[in-house]
Amino acid sequence: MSVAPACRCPPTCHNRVSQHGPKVPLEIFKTGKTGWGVRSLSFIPSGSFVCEYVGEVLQETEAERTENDEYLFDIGRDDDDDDDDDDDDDDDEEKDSQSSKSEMTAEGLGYTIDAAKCGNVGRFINHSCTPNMHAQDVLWDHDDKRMPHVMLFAEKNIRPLQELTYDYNYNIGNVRKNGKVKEKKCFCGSSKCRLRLY
Ligand SMILES: C[S@@+](CC[C@H](N)C(=O)[O-])C[C@H]1O[C@@H](n2cnc3c(N)ncnc32)[C@H](O)[C@@H]1O
Repeated sequence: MSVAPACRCPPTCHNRVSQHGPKVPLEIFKTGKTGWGVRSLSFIPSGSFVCEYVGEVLQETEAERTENDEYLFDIGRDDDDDDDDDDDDDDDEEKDSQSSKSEMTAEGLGYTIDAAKCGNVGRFINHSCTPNMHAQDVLWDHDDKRMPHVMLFAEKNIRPLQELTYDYNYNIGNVRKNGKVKEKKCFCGSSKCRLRLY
């Protein structure tokens, strides 16, 4: 996770790669089997920031009650923090934040971004089992690890007009609605397709 809420560098700092919105010209288009999708009109070099997944931030329990669950994105569940903080105070803060994070997940107090009613182009990006982008948690305007921004970055060089995708990473067999396990077929078309979205 990128964590720099206390950074005093100016807004023009070149390290602020995802805070100023998308720079790539994106187009929403009708795909064959997966509804609307997104592609870029220009070449995207590997590692570039593409766009944010924007929506309403809901508590997990609220999100479970939404009618339309097509645009939900669970946030703050990653435990792959690799920040190397050697300051003692920062270490204490880190531990507090980590324990509140695991309590939150255990008690269903996590957060979810819901892009059904309001969002941006990110809501139209489809899943692929061999994606060309990945989602990265980013903190820049606050330091609450339970509700990071979700930023999408190119995983490889992406040709113009190639569909943009990321791995939704659903826990197959564990997506439920009203207690019932839900199933959805995956139509990503990859030779490594896992066949189910969830
Ligand atoms: C965030 S929306 C993506 C945009 C969507 N295609 C649309 O038309 O609005 C997620 C939904 O798109 C569909 N979808 C995305 N990727 C898919 C895939 N690989 N296979 C089947 N359906 C997919 C599913 O219905 C999923 O719940």
